[in-house]
Amino acid sequence: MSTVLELKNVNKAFGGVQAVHDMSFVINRGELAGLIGPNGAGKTTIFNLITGVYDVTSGDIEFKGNNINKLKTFQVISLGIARTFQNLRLFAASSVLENVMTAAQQHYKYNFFEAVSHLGRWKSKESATRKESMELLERVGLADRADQAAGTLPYGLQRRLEIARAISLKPELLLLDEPAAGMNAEEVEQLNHLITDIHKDFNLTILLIEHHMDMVMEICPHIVCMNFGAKIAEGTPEEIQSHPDVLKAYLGEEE
Ligand SMILES: Nc1ncnc2c1ncn2[C@@H]1O[C@H](COP(=O)(O)OP(=O)(O)OP(=O)(O)O)[C@@H](O)[C@H]1O
Repeated sequence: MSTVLELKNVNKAFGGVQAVHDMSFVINRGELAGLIGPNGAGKTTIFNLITGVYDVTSGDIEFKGNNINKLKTFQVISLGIARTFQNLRLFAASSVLENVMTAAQQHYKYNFFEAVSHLGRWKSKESATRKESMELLERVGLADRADQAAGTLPYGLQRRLEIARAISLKPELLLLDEPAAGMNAEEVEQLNHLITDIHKDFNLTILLIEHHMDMVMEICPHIVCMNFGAKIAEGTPEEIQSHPDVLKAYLGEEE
């Protein structure tokens, strides 16, 4: 089993707030792993550190054995890491298809003249991207909405589109930040199927942040639980569910 992502004693402080404290974990190739913890535990900060939005205060983040501490977001993406966001970041006025194509096109190289004239490589790449993007929309069940403005999709489908956009970047590692946020039980169930399907079909390694505990327990065989920036437990759903520190952390949240 080869390591895709490794955090080694990672710390991140925002002024006096220690958002991430001495965090270490390993995600192996092909895993579908969960990152859980109460509100403010530091989960999204971990994603922001991995994707170069923030620099670590100390510690190391490695992707396939290479240190990515100092990389900018676009460099992290080009290495094969894509993410979705807690707050949707779609182009609301653009069509569903255009949203996916815009992301997919980041892969392609053409010169200024070709881009302006829409000739040469631009033209052939554009039609290839359109075809690939439509296939992807079919895969995630959005093909019949291809021409609709993204902002007019029901919320659950907008989240689906965000996942399609991330996959269009052809990542090896996909980071999903609360993909089920705001969904009803039926939508969560459908999302469960989508995530397990794309995990398999696109040979992805996935790290998933989610507050829907039943979802994480059902689809993630490996779970890291954090609280106040630090890892408090790691293991299988059974181990996590019965871990005293996890129970205490979530009980505290309900008080
Ligand atoms: N840019 C920032 N500047 C200052 N503090 C920040 C910043 N980003 C996050 N924090 C703080 O770091 C801590 C961890 O926040 P983070 O958003 O990572 O938690 P989370 O586990 O993702 O929470 P939630 O589940 O509510 O989304 C919080 O105390 C938060 O206020």
